[in-house]
Amino acid sequence: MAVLDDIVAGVLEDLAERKARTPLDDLKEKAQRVPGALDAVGRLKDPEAVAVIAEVKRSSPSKGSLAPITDPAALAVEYARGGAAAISVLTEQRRFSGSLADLDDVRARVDVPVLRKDFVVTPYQVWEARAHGADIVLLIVAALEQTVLTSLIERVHSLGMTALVEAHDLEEVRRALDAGARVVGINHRNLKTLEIDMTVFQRLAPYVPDDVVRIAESGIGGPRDVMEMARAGADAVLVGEALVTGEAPRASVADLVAAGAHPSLRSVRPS
Ligand SMILES: O=P(O)(O)OC[C@@H](O)[C@@H](O)c1c[nH]c2ccccc12
Repeated sequence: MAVLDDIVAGVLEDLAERKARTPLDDLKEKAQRVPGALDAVGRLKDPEAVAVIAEVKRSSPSKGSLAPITDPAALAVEYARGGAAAISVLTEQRRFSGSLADLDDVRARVDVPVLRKDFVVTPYQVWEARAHGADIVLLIVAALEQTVLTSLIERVHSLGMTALVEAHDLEEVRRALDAGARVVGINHRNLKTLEIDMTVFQRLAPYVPDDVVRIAESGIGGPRDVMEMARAGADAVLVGEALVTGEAPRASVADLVAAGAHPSLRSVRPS
């Protein structure tokens, strides 16, 4: 079985348990009580600079354990102080060792937009994201049929959140755009094989129109990569491993932010 199918199967099992504990109506009520979602598109598309989305990630299927992260909110606060435009929180449990409790903790401590990073395949998970304070929800094209993708994007937007729609090849980029994505993430990693190909963003970015936010995801190791992605048209970068395994998350984010605002990029970024 492809890795992605395997992960989604586990996610569905965990989801069945949560659904049995918390009926959808309870979640909807909770979603009404939390503060409204923050606008993410404006923050991610800054003509002067590349936005950095910094990720709270304990482990991954490709690398295993990365960092214990005993206090996810403290890490997120460091990221925000370093200038992160948004914080990504992995909530998948089995392969990424995340949880909705991590999302709650981070949400309570930062005022930048927060992304729920998970394998969202049902409307219930979208309500869950909102009830736990997320502003952005990841939707992975490869995990969803087109009609489901379209309706999940609509649901995310109707709750005031932003869908980050992730693609890995040209067909998936086209499907994302057809389904109404305003923010497209191009993942260097193929979630079916877990292989990484750092040319994917530069090859696919030209197919994403200028009024759509383009995010380069995965494998970004430092400032040079950020500049390379900026030259290829990235509005934002999504970085996990390099930040959680480094010594100084705040300074590392600041270095990425500085690279993305480098004066030499001005001529290459469309204004
Ligand atoms: O740790 P990295 O290589 O910097 O990657 C971050 C992020 O792109 C990655 O965690 C990711 C991208 N798409 C995903 C989908 C599901 C889970 C995780 C991901």
